[in-house]
Amino acid sequence: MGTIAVLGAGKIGEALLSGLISGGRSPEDLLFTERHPERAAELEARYGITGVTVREAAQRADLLVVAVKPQDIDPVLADLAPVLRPQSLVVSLCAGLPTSLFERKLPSGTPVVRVMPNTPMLVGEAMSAVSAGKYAGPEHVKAVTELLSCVGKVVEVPESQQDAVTALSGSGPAYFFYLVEAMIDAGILLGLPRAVAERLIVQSAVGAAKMLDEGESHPVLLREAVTSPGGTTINAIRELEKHGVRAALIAAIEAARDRSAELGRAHED
Ligand SMILES: NC(=O)C1=CN([C@@H]2O[C@H](COP(=O)(O)OP(=O)(O)OC[C@H]3O[C@@H](n4cnc5c(N)ncnc54)[C@H](OP(=O)(O)O)[C@@H]3O)[C@@H](O)[C@H]2O)C=CC1
Ligand SMILES: O=C(O)[C@@H]1CCC=N1
Repeated sequence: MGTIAVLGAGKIGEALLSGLISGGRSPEDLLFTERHPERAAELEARYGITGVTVREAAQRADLLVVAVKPQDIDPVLADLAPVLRPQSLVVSLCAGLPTSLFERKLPSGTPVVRVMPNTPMLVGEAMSAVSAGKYAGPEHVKAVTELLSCVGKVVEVPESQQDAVTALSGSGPAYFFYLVEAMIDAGILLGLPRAVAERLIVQSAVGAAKMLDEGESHPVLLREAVTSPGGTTINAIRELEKHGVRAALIAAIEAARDRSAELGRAHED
């Protein structure tokens, strides 16, 4: 894949640019568009990449990554449609937006791949799920998969599963950060200095994530191994069950899925 342009270099757009550079891609092969000049200058200084207009991005890039908020998509597609080259591949990171929206607004036959990544892209540990649009072939999915493999793991899913993926892994890091935040608060309640509580919890999260990633044991068995008979952990688990934490997580993820579907419906014709 030659030149890549990120349209909308906010949090996830910057995570992708930064991850690609850390993964060895030359800043000269990366372009971005941003609507605030001061934000563009900041990114140029930080990464040595070039801020351009949508027209220039369309002329120079082989792959265009759309990373604006779903609510901001209409003007971006209106700017892109008249200048997009036929051979360009469009990749959408936008939650909820179906590939059919891009196919309807961009020149007929434009290959579109929908991707749901997540912010651990910044540290090369993204989880991305890709789905091909109507005009995207296996070669397009392969190109996007190769690109995203530089910044983490990639799976291909049917597009009908993308709202669920968005709720699970797209938003997923936020749930873990929220849990860590709450556990640090508990440490403070128990009288630990904040720095100590942070260190204890972050390292516990890193260790638990590594054990899960090794994949040799199911999460239930890993949790049971911590839960000694008549010990401390079971008292905590009883409180989690009493407060409905499992049901709350399931309901939270279902609500995120519903919001993703709603964002898509807002762009139906
Ligand atoms: N954050 C995340 O963890 C994830 C986000 N996503 C998806 O990525 C997309 C971006 O999300 P996120 O990065 O969080 O949002 P941000 O608001 O941080 O980033 C969007 C960026 O696009 C800019 N922008 C808006 N319109 C234009 C335009 N016409 N031309 C150029 N730039 C423009 C915004 O500028 P301004 O500041 O002026 O609004 C902003 O910098 C969303 O669709 C989201 O669903 C997907 C997976 C994970
Ligand atoms: O909150 C959001 O809408 C985006 C999509 C997934 C993660 N962040």
